[in-house]
Amino acid sequence: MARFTPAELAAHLKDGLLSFPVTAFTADLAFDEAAYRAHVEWQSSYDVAGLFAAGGTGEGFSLTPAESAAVVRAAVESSRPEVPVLASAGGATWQAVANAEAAEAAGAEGLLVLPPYLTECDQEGLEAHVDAIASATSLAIIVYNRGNAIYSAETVARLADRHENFIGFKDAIGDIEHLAKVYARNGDRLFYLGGLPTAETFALPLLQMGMSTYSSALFNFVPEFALDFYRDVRAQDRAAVTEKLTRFVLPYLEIRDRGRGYGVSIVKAGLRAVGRDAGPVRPPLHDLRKTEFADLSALIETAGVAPERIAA
Ligand SMILES: O=C([O-])C(=O)C[C@H](O)[C@@H](O)C(=O)[O-]
Repeated sequence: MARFTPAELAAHLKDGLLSFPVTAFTADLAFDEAAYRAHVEWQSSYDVAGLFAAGGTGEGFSLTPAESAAVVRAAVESSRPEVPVLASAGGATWQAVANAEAAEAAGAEGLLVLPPYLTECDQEGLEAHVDAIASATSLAIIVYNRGNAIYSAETVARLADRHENFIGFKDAIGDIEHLAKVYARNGDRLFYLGGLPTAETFALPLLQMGMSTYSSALFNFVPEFALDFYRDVRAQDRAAVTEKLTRFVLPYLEIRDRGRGYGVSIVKAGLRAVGRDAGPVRPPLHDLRKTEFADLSALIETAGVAPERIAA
């Protein structure tokens, strides 16, 4: 039974920083539950508003349904009670419904609806997909506008009318015209969450588009820096945001962009660099090469962003 009603969860999430914990793996790529629990415990010891288990940065796309359920349960049990855990619902509609049921049973507070795999889909199909998931759970749901799942302003409005538990719109596309339409049509009925790769890069301009928060992958390994960054964004302190972009985020992007899929690999490399190893990534991703890891470690050092405490 969720502790937050959907409206309470939206109010809680919309004004704080959000993050997606990586999923720890052993050297032979099995789920490393002990390391994952320690990571979530550490992450939730900070002032973060919510943690999304088995999401994109959590390599949800490479987990079996049983592993995804185990990851969500471990996150719920390891997170500080004040920090709600949301799960992901992905793949085929029936798979996503099964994820939703497992997440509810595991004690998650909400769900992020990931794009369906592989196929193209139009508005009618997307609407039916979200209808099925929202009707199958009492958990709050957030749709993820990304890949093949691009929700029009009208689709979002119809879903919001029908489902009280539909609370949020997360975007990883960055189409300003589209975002303007979604926000103008749906306003405060939903909250809006930035989810572009390394979301800090876009956070200040997107605040003006109604996106009061974003999911920070950086929070995984530089939590104090990520929280300071969010505070500067919300204060609309352009000079402070620019300074942090210049000192760390933009040089970090230069390393991230050396490989496809490095949005996740570089976060695990960052954890290794700060002394909190969460193991390798699973295929189809691969880990950073030695020189890339060395460059990232040097950047963390020179930018002065390593976490001050590495235990929960
Ligand atoms: O599941 C996901 O797509 C994410 O993990 C989003 C990331 O947190 C993204 O916003 C980022 O890289 O900052």
